[in-house]
Amino acid sequence: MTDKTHVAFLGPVASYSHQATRLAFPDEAVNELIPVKTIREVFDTVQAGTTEYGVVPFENSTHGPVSMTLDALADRQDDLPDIVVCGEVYLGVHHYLLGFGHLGNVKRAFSHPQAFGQTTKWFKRHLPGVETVEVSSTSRAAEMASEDKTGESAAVAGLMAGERYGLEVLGSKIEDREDNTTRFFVIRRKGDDGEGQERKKGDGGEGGPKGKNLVSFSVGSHDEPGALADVLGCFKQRGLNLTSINSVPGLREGMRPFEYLFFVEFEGKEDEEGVSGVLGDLREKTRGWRYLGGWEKGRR
Ligand SMILES: O=C(O)C(=O)Cc1ccccc1
Repeated sequence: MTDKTHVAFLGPVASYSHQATRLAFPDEAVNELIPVKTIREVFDTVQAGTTEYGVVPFENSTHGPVSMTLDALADRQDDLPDIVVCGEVYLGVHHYLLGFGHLGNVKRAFSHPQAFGQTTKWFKRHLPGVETVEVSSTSRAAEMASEDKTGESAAVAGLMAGERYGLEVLGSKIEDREDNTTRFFVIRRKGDDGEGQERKKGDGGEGGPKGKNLVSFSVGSHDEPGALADVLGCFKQRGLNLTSINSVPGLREGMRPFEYLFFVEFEGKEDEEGVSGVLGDLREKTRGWRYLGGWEKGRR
């Protein structure tokens, strides 16, 4: 490996994750962007220290949360203990149907499940009943479509992937909503500093860029009314604005089916009193919790 800053992303090259990674780490002279095969592998290479950073899709404005990322953040096997979020990037996402020849010849479409979830209307109208095959990323889908020269296979992916894998455009801007946007997280190991990334530190003063934080927690009892409301009330009491809430099946030892791990994002800077205060509240009011990082709010 080189002495550059290494950044892992969901490949192969020309995925949306690749585009988001280029936005977060634009300087090619100091950053080496490394494609890996799965979102989980992005987390694993950062945890292992093989790469200093990783970029993962977190949520889409049309189709919602990215389950593979939430699953990794849940860290149910306790093998990603040092992962924290240290940045976010918004990427406007325009999808294309890419293949060879004519739309009428397409028998199957490959893509990432998120991309299918963002193009349902177009498929219903233009390719009803066509087989949809979920693969690890949109760029992998484009690569697979390019290997079938019959014109029966197509991919939902971005223009960059179409160009990279020599595909023709059979459908343009096929996303359900034109404001379709994906938010990506930049992850790193806890305690490692932010060197190498083009992140401007906030001035910490009045009017400076706002901070965001992510925590995960489980509540003491799923049978008592108000267990979750009590925890959320702590944020309200300290005047901390919540910006997202997600949940996944807990599946940890001692947890039963339909008991959840919650993820809450809230505004505030890591060094603010309210933020450290609410982390103290979580210590008291939850069954278990984890601080998953703080970062400067990204531009949409
Ligand atoms: O498959 C990709 O290109 C990714 O980076 C995941 C994804 C898929 C669809 C929209 C945004 C991100």
